[in-house]
Amino acid sequence: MPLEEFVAGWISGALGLVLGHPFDTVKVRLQTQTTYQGIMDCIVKTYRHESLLGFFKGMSFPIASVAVVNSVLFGVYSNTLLLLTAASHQERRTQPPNYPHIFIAGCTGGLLQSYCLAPFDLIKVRLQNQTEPRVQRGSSQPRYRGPTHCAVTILREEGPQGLFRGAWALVLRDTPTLGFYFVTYEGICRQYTPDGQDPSSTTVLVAGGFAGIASWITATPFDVVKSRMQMDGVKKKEYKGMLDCMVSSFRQEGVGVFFRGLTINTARAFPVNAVTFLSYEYLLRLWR
Ligand SMILES: CN(C)C(=N)NCCC[C@H](N)C(=O)O
Repeated sequence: MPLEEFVAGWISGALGLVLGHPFDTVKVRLQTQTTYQGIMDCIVKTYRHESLLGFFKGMSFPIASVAVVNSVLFGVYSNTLLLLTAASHQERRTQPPNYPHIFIAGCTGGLLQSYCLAPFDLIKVRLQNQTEPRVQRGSSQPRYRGPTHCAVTILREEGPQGLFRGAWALVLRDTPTLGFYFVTYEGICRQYTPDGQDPSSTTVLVAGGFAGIASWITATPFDVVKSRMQMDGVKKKEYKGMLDCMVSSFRQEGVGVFFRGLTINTARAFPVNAVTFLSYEYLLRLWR
């Protein structure tokens, strides 16, 4: 089994994350705090009060987890394509796989990555939703003091299955959307690349960016459900299950609820996935 795809996926995932983290911070603050009037207001206030560093708060934990998850995604995708088509990454330029194969390989990568992502993502969302200011002497402690404390507390209070809360919504979010992700990427690359040649850097950047946008547009409804399921049970248990969460969110907030965070998600998706694919392709060509 070729391992380069796993390593390239690991490094490219980490690079994409660093670039996307400021957008993620703004998205989380807008979703969880009421003090901001919009995206620009949040950016200006964060910069004024905390300087550029404010946008990179809490990046170390996601960097470790996203790198692992991206490595699983790209590694499984590439190896599934190898199984389906018997063509390695190098041979794929001369013998391009068909779109159903790309879609199946993307869905397989998405399915497996969502299992690895579930506990990491749950911890990230729980920490991001803590709105208490930094701990000062004498002030009350936030519920979770960091990623390890958060994991231990969830295990103690909710059992091992607590770490997989919202995992079904995550599987439904990632399985089909990662199929679309790779189909969009390959489709744009093929459109702008002469037969048998490698796509140019510009093509890879544009195709990666649009693949990110296409996948996040389709992923956002289940992303909202997933985050709500992950937060359920922190204070009290509100939903009987995923379907109940969807129905009661829709009844209380209308259809718009399933598109919360769409603007900032798509704005973030372009640079993150452009850099992820560019570094992934670059590393694989370097090791060829
Ligand atoms: C819609 N989804 C879940 C994805 N496209 N996932 C794969 C890309 C992940 C990338 N690190 C990002 O955060 O955009």
